[in-house]
Amino acid sequence: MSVFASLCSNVWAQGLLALGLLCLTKFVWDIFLSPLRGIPGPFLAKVTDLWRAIHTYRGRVDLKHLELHRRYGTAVQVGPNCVSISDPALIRTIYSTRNPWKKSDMYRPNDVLIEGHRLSNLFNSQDEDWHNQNIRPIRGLWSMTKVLEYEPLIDETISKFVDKLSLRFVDGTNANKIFPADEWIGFFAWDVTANFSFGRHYGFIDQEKDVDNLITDSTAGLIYFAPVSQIPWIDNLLDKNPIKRIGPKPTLTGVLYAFKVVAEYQAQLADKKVKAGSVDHTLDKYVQLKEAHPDMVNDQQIVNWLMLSILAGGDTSSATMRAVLYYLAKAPHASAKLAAELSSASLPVPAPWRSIRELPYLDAVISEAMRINPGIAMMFERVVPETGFTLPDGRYLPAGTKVGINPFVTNRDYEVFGNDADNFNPDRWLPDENENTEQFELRRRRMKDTVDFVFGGGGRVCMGRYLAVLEIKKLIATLYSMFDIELVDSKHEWKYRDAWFVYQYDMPMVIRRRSAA
Ligand code: HEM
Repeated sequence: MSVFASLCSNVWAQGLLALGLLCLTKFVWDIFLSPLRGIPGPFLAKVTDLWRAIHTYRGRVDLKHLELHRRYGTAVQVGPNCVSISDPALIRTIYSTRNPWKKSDMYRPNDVLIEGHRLSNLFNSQDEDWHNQNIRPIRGLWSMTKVLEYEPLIDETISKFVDKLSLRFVDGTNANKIFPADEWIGFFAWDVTANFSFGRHYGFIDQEKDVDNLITDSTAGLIYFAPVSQIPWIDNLLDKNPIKRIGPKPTLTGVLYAFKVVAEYQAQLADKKVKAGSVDHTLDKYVQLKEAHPDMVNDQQIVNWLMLSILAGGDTSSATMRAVLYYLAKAPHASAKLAAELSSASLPVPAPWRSIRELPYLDAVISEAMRINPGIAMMFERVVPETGFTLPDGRYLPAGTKVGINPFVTNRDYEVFGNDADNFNPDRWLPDENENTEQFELRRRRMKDTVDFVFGGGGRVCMGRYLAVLEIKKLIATLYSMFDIELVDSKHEWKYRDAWFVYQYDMPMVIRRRSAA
């Protein structure tokens, strides 16, 4: 009997042979026949999504995307059916409000599994009708005018934070003690989120620690989500495995916490310990909605809405605030310029929105920090609709292709931001001496439109963006009007991990009360 015949008689060998043939066919298809074969990209990325999952797991997929676009141009194949786009002009097309392109299945692992049922949320739902129906009742509550109603709650947390920093790192025998800014900015961002969401702090600032491991658990969920989102079906074998769940249960902590807080608040209302409408936090606004429209709003929906603030509000804002502190410490001239602007504004503590909203250098510093270090630094994937899509240079992407833009890449576009796009330079947001007002406005508008994409775009744009800007500007204005904040060693580099949200670590700083000029 020939070797081939004996192989064929063995079931295992037949299986292996079939698998081999299948892989070979897929390989030939991916490399030579795929409609995406005209889009350049790393060889391995053309044949397997494992390539991008591994790069994501390593934590610097943002830099990888940037490097690839600088090498290959505006469209790069990053998976057998996935294309990364870097042309800022395409943001409005891919992330449009009308006829929005559907979110891809990368978002599916963000479902939470409770008693065998998958629970989607406003952020990750791929069903646009469901999304529209569920966001409609609350969209109006997140305009700038409405989020300003949270200012007293934000002030409360800022005061608590500033008092604690003064005690622990600034005054008396604790003066010049090392201020681990990465950790404390996280405490602030999570506590302020809790305060505007349900009118009380988690207790991070008071207890000076990660209470109930909320931040640690949430980070573990994201470190799972980021790579798994690149091969979403793997989630069915891990977190959504019906036999034994494997992994850190992404989003579960937030959902359970939201359930608990809603139940407690309902009990307080029932016991008449609080009265709906007497406080201005998000949960109360949602409860009032339910009272006004019991046919439209139920408790399950309130939990679903609230968990988004819990999960989306803390890490994104802390990533941005850490970037402000770090980059200002690396650019003392910018820090001094900001301090001078704030000093001329003679701000009380905490800095009121009405006094800071028009300060140009504060705005420049925060826009620049968001640009150089967006809080979410992965591709926001969408699916090319049935019509297919022709890129501006004529290349065609068929229906069903996953496409996306990573703001880390568009934010460093040389055409929009100039040759120093990789440098932190808040002055780029101010008029240049060689340009007239009209030229400046045009340049600024283009930069702003591009950087605004850190909050996503179209119908799925970030719901909390005005609130994020409010809390970030208020904290930074307050801190830099009171203190000088520096790295212990100005040459020290932070550690950085991009896991959908960006996490920065190892930021030892000193914080000193600024003496009156
Ligand atoms: C600097 C801070 C923030 C950044 C950079 C940010 C960024 C984003 C981005 C990029 C998206 C869209 C993602 C996608 O298309 O896949 C998004 C969605 C969302 N964000 Fe934020 N976010 C921030 C703060 C917040 C805060 C403070 C809240 C709530 C209090 C929030 C709530 C949400 C919600 C609910 C969505 C889903 C919106 C929808 O699909 O309708 N975000 N955010």
